[in-house]
Amino acid sequence: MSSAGDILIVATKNKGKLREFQHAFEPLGLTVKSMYDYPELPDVVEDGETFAANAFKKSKAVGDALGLPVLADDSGLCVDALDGRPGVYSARYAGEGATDSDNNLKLLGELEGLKQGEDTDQPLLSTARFVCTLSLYDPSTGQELTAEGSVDGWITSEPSGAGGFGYDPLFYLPGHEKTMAELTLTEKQGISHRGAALRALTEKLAAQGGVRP
Ligand SMILES: O=P(O)(O)OP(=O)(O)OP(=O)(O)OC[C@H]1O[C@@H](n2cnc3c(O)ncnc32)[C@H](O)[C@@H]1O
Ligand SMILES: [Mg+2]
Repeated sequence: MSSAGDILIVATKNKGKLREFQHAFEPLGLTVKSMYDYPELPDVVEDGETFAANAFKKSKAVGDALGLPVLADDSGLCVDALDGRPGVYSARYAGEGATDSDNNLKLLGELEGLKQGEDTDQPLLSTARFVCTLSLYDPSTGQELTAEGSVDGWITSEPSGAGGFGYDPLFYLPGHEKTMAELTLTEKQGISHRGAALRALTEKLAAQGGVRP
């Protein structure tokens, strides 16, 4: 599978994800394009029950519309005390059009609600996991490659850090004594669900004889 020249199209409108894909691919000489470069394309309805289903929906819809290989990312936060929620609903946890801060407030509200009668000084509220599924779809062959990554951590009641996006300020990494939002882009890529999925995808591509998407 090869890209269109030196361009990699990523089917995302999330500027935080886009920054991370640019950070990963631009050193390889690829220019990353996103849905902001194709405003004529309609939004893809993400009604799948799994990250993999939604990632494929995005890569296939955009790949078929453009006639070019497309990479898509579906990701989210699975919180153990909430039985895995918000999961595939992470982007719209606080409702359609929710901002990152709306979603973070909703998450803290739900977890604080569960804590009644417990030690309220404890900032670590629940174990949690970020999950990312990548789907690379080539409309010329109909072939899809997928890869997954995850990272374990804790939800903290004490948000910290200005980096990253989404739930990063609430996602505490005990091994680093930092939240995901306190990491540099390079550090986040080394640890994160998205970085792990990207490394797995690169390995699959290399095994197929292509070095990059
Ligand atoms: O579908 P696209 O356009 O790619 O953008 P999106 O923001 O809607 O992305 P998803 O549908 O995959 O929803 C994932 C949500 O999970 C959260 N999330 C995913 N990866 C994250 C990360 O690295 N750090 C923090 N939050 C993340 C964040 O709230 C995202 O909006
Ligand atoms: Mg989305």
